[in-house]
Amino acid sequence: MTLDDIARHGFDPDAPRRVGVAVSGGSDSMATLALLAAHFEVAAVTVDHGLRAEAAEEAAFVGRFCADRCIPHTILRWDGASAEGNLMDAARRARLGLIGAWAGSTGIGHVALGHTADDQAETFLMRLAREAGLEGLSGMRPRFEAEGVTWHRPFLAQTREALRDYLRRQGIAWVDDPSNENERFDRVKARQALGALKSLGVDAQAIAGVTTNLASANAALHRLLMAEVERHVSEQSGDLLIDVAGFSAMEPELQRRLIVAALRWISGADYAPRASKVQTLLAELPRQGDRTLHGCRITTAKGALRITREAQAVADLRVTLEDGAATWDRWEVTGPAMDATEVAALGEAGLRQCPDWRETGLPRASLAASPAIWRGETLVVAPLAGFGIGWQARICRDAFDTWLIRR
Ligand SMILES: Nc1ncnc2c1ncn2[C@@H]1O[C@H](COP(=O)(O)OP(=O)(O)OP(=O)(O)O)[C@@H](O)[C@H]1O
Repeated sequence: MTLDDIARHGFDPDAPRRVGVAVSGGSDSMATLALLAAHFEVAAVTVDHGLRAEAAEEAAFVGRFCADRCIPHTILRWDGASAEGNLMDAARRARLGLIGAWAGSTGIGHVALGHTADDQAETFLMRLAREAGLEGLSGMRPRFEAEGVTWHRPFLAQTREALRDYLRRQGIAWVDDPSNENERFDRVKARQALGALKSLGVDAQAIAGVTTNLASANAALHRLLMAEVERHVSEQSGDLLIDVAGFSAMEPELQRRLIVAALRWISGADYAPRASKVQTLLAELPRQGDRTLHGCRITTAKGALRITREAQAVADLRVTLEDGAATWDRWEVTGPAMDATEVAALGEAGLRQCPDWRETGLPRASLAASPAIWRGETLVVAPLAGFGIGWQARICRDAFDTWLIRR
């Protein structure tokens, strides 16, 4: 398929005629814009991160290109350049948020990004250097959902050079980011390494193909494991119980993935716990004991592994009930409408007011992390502890679906 064919057919059959394109001014996104503009009603958007002196001029450059072709163009500004931590990562996340909000406000549901097979291959090599596991080596997906938008990478399987060739043929200029030449950056080293691999007959597209397949395989396995976890979660306590003997007989990689899936399911976190912490936990699991990780408590006792929510992790979570209903952590709480009531963890304070809690048959730690209805400091009802006729607390599965398909 030619680039033009991909722009016309390979983009997304469900995409409406109007799509957004995120354009930095670099070759990949300029080509994406030009190619899609031939077949769709496009709106371009550029984020000025204010990180480099040239950023404003680059945004203006995209603006002039769009004005010449009557393509609407918006420049969004990011003021977070003083953000702590990994600045590039913060900028990337901010960009997604800003563009997502822009798309929402202009009624655009689909936005294209200019990533190519070279981006995939460079990322793969950089992660290989950091000894990423199989999951870490997953490539970017051609399509994902985030910030209320469907994001597309229509040219993810194409090389950067092919896109540049297209631009040269069309006489379209692009901006070269000077940091792309700075050998201090791992990405630049990865790009050079890719060049060297060509003599072996390995090119960016070959590596990109592997990382894309790996991403699909990892996502499929993760979904299967999450479904397995979901099936084994106790409806009553919301805890996950795993037989230690069966768990110990599993392949180490599967054990690791199952634990990660379980921790994410119980905590609802949309990121995985640190690999080193998971390794330490796995080494300890067969022994009797109690540990916490990722907002969960993991207990080994009587031949079973119990993963429960850590009470401390939800200690400050308070949600006001609206007409007797609220979603709290991973629970849907419903009951009669009452004024000035909130859902918060039962906690130690609540347990002290429930002398009969043992009758539930649930561990103290599970009950402490379960929802209860409070009016100020007064415990009104504790559904899991068997109090309060007419009140129910049920595991709410919707809360977990969104991040399963992210990326
Ligand atoms: N400042 C920005 N404004 C809008 N979109 C951006 C911006 N920076 C990056 N993007 C989008 O994210 C994609 C990937 O970003 P990346 O940083 O890899 O690209 P780049 O090297 O800046 O530019 P290009 O990919 O266009 O050559 C871009 O192709 C583009 O679609």
